[in-house]
Amino acid sequence: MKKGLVIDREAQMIGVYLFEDKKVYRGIPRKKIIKKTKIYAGDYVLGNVIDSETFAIESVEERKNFLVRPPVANVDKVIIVFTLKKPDFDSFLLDNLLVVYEYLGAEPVIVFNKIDLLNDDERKELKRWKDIYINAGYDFIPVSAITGEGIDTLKEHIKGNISVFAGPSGVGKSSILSALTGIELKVSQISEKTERGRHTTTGVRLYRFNENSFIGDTPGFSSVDALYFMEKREVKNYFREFLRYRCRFSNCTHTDEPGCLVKEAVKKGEISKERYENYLKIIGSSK
Ligand SMILES: Nc1nc2c(ncn2[C@@H]2O[C@H](COP(=O)(O)OP(=O)(O)OP(=O)(O)O)[C@@H](O)[C@H]2O)c(=O)[nH]1
Ligand SMILES: [Zn+2]
Repeated sequence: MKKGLVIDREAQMIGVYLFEDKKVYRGIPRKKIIKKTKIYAGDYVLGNVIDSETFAIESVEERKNFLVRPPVANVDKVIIVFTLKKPDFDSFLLDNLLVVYEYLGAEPVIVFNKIDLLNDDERKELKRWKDIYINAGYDFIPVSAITGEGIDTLKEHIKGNISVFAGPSGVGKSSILSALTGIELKVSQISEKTERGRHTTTGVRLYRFNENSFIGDTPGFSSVDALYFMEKREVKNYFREFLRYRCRFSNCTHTDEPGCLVKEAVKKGEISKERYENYLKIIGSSK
């Protein structure tokens, strides 16, 4: 049997990329599979080539994760795109997205696009945010989809992976996708945009670039509320830098408890004030 990756999933269409043949086939799932599971973009499948166009899917490998939005399985990295300006940076939204995607089991990579627009002061401001997120434990890559600056660094970070985009409207997700893959997407090909005009498009396509790297054309959340996914008390587990501290109480919420080392770290400047305040805002604590 041969191994393939579902790279195209829309209505009855299943496009399977076979690693050995380096070729895309039309996947036909065996009846026993249809009963057992749905098939999503990002699914690794085993099966047999039937003719030059057709691949019979015999089994679907167990998924390491499944993102509801976009519907893609086995997502290694979520490229969360923001800009310092056009549109203005919203750190509360970024921190919500970081919490949610980490919760869903995909590694976030923070990308700041449109750095070609920044003057010296704004570059300093970008560096300040970069230090904050690197210290917190995230990858942070400044890029420009227009000049190409930083795109090779981003490629290195997502090499050999399945990645998808997330982030607010207008930050340049489609432009970065083009810069990565060389594919010029027609505006109407992007489902988020299509949805405004047409009925629901649930289709997702993964584009292959750099040998075996894949990136989804359907963006994930543009805005999100962490509390939609989890209880208040769970949020603290997805602020990476908090996990370095062992407070007096093991279930410390880092709000009012005595012996809270997280609060102390904020005072000492080890944890960023901005990140801590966004944490309080997410859990609805107004201090
Ligand atoms: N100056 C500059 N403009 C950019 C850059 N990347 C994208 N843009 C512009 O920003 C606008 C939005 O880009 P898109 O790629 O459509 O953004 P998007 O995130 O896909 O937007 P949605 O589809 O609404 O989610 C376009 O006018 C792009 O030309 C960049 O690196 N620098
Ligand atoms: Zn604490």
